[in-house]
Amino acid sequence: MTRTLYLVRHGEQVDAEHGIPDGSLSPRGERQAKAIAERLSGIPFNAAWHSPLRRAEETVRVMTDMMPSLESQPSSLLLDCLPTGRVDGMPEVYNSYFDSYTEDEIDAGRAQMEDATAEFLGHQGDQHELIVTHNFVIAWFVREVMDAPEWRWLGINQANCGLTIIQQRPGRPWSLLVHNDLSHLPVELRTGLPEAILG
Ligand SMILES: O=C(O)[C@@H](CO)OP(=O)(O)O
Repeated sequence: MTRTLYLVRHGEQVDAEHGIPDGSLSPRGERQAKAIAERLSGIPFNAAWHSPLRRAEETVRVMTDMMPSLESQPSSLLLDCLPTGRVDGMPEVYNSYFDSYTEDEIDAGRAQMEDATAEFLGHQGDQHELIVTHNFVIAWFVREVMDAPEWRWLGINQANCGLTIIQQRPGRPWSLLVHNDLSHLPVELRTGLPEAILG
């Protein structure tokens, strides 16, 4: 009974650099989605879920067009959110990051991530499962399976249509098999990381 979870950040959104909260995939985002679909085409997925935001839905639509046996369900637990606010032990350098968020947004994000962790990481099974979601949600899942401090989702980043794989084998804790693998993406399709380390 080994459970393998494939975590994919959606493709690039049109006008992403303008900070628009939801939107369609850019032409580059569509190419990224095709590349991740090709990369995962041999995996016998038993289940798939995605964020209901348009950039994630469109990524999944490209994937299901190319992978006819794949069926994905939307889940509001996978919407983009802020997993925590300022927490104990967080390096001071991150303090100002939270200035533009309200307490309500922070509380809602924390509650959502608690429920998402229980829903998607809290059970065992012999399965290959796909999740298409957002940068912070994947960072939170990676932090969770590594049992790292709460603030540690900060600084864990995934590129658009980068591939992260976590796995739980019977009687063992989760393993991080692959993080933000971009080998299926030519250099011009590597977008969405905060630093210039994409080449
Ligand atoms: O805005 C961002 O940087 C991230 C946060 O999760 O969202 P998305 O993956 O939707 O681009």
